[in-house]
Amino acid sequence: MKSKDKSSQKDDLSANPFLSKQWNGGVRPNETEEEAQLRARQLQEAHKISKQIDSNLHEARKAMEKRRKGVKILLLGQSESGKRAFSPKAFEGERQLWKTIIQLNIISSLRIIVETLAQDWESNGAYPRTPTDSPADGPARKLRRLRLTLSPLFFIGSNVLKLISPDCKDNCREVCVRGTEWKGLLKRRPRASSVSDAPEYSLASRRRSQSVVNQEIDPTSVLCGSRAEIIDLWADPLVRQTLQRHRVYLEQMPGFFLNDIARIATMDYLPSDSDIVRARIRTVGVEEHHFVFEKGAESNADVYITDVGGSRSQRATWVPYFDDVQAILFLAPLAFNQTLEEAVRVNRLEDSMMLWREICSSKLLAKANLILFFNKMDVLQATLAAGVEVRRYVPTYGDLPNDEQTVTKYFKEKFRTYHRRNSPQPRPFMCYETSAIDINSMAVLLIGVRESILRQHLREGDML
Ligand SMILES: Nc1nc2c(ncn2[C@@H]2O[C@H](COP(=O)(O)OP(=O)(O)OP(=O)(O)O)[C@@H](O)[C@H]2O)c(=O)[nH]1
Ligand SMILES: [Mg+2]
Repeated sequence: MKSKDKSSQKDDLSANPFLSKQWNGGVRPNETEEEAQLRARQLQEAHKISKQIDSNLHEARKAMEKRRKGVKILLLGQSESGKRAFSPKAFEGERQLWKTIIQLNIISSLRIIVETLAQDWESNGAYPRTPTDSPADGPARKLRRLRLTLSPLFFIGSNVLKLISPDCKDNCREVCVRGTEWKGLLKRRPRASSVSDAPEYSLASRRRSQSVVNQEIDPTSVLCGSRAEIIDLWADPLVRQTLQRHRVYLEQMPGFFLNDIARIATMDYLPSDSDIVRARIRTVGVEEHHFVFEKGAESNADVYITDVGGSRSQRATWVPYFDDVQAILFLAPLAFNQTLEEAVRVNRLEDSMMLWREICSSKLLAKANLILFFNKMDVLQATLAAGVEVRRYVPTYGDLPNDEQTVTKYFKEKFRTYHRRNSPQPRPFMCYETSAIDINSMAVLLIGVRESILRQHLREGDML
């Protein structure tokens, strides 16, 4: 029996050159039969691992080769410039996930309102220390009621943020995500309560089940339960006046959905494509999308689109992606009257121009095609229509007409000049005006842009 076992092992091992050098087919001096068998099994295991590593290396090499031959496109631009709308989107199958992001955006707007009201009403001495200090309908009472009503929603919002935003601290407001991991985390989130599933989930039952709320990670039921209060709050002239006094223009902030609250705060709400494009999620780090281009003559080409975080602290992560990139899509909204969120003294448009100059002058990017997008044209139109004058923010604009066409032409010339002066070698200047929330025009434009990048890539012979 023993000898049969040994001979069959020997047969297996003799077919394995890696092991045959080390396995002499028998028991070594000072080794028991069991020890010899154990050694054989360990060697076999080592061989399996080694083959697995070989295969992984082979796959990695193949992937690298495929990537090398593929078209690499890099999305650049300051934070909130709209880069997400320029990367490939998968609306279907992800609506439930984006619903949560939109709910978080709403919670974030509500937090801003409560904080602004508190700041105003407390600093005026209107906020009472005890309930008897205030008249029944006074702002202080209102604020107290509001805090009570919204606190379960704020709790749940923080729970979800902690789950999906690894860099989120305790009082984090914004949805910041690394890569696409957050999608998996949201998909796998456990359902904490059955109480809150009821559509009639009331304020009273919410209070009773506070401990359940503390662990809850789906805002849907609580948001539906607070629907009427949120609608009233957003329609309240006193609230609007207070926000205006503090120059809090929620409607102009990314991820603003309070005008749609009646539609969104329902149990069966599913976001439309347009809702998803309007949702706000800040990118931390770098996100790469790979797809096979299937339209037009240039079909079946591998395209890699890299989306980066655009806030100042994130920009150091861009450089490693400059290496072999064929095209940069650079987003520069003409936000002449806005400042950066992370540096409130820095004008957004100045920051974009400074970045553009740096990108144009980068030697690593000397061969890359640079395509400039004046994104958020709808915002520019609204700003100019509201009578905001460019010359107040950009003195060199002088007395030129304050209309969209002249403003766009003026800044296009500035970007063109930087491009010509700073590029290490001549290259074409390409500039498009876009509004990324207009999903139909964007889809057509992006296909056209990708097709032309691909054609250029083929012409340069990299793929041949
Ligand atoms: N009104 C308007 N909003 C836009 C447009 N393009 C993007 N947005 C919104 O602007 C917000 C910011 O867009 P993102 O794509 O997340 O910005 P980003 O450039 O990726 O920002 P980071 O990830 O921080 O680098 C989102 O809420 C978008 O819906 C546009 O053309 N018009
Ligand atoms: Mg982003």
